[in-house]
Amino acid sequence: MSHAPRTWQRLLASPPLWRLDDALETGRRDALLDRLDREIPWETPTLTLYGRRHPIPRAQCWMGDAEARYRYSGTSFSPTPWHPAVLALCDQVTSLVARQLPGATFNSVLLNRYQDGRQRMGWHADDEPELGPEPVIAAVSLGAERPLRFRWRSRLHGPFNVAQPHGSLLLMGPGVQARLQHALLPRAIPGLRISLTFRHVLPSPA
Ligand SMILES: O=C(O)CCC(=O)C(=O)O
Ligand SMILES: [Fe+2]
Repeated sequence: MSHAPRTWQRLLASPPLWRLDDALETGRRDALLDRLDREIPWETPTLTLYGRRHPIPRAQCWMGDAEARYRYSGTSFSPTPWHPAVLALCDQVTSLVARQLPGATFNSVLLNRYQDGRQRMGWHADDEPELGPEPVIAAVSLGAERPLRFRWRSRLHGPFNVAQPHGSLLLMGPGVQARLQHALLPRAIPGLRISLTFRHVLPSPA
């Protein structure tokens, strides 16, 4: 059977937001979801908010090159070493992204695991200083299809949803983190979802 060419869809012109459906083929995306579910060292850290401790409403894992250190509550952490399947996916994502943003590279990834529609991620932008002034973030979605909600910081335009089908790749280009925030809101959608948000962390002193 022949495959239609995979093409990036432009969701926003400025700042640039694109999605590539079917970045991963059917068998591969199902196998990857299953494998990552079983083999990633998932953690559910606890955050303290107004003096009360809450486990985050999802599981996560930071992974990447040893130099891609990140800061969290005043401490610098090294990521978990690459899982071979995630490293292979990073290479594939890099070559797919190169069609839109030549030269963009990734040295780390945040993996998020949402058990069901109740698990979530609140409003934020991926604008930590170690990501540099104009981060490029490429997000692979596996499993249950849940929309990513965006809102403009200026509030001049209304919020909007971006669908994230199983096996799709969402590309947030330069300016997206500065001008918008995003969230994975709770939804009555059953089923496991795993996302992988590839980033480039600038090396920093340990
Ligand atoms: O799971 C998602 O789709 C969102 C993940 C996200 O925003 C992040 O990892 O920064
Ligand atoms: Fe994010």
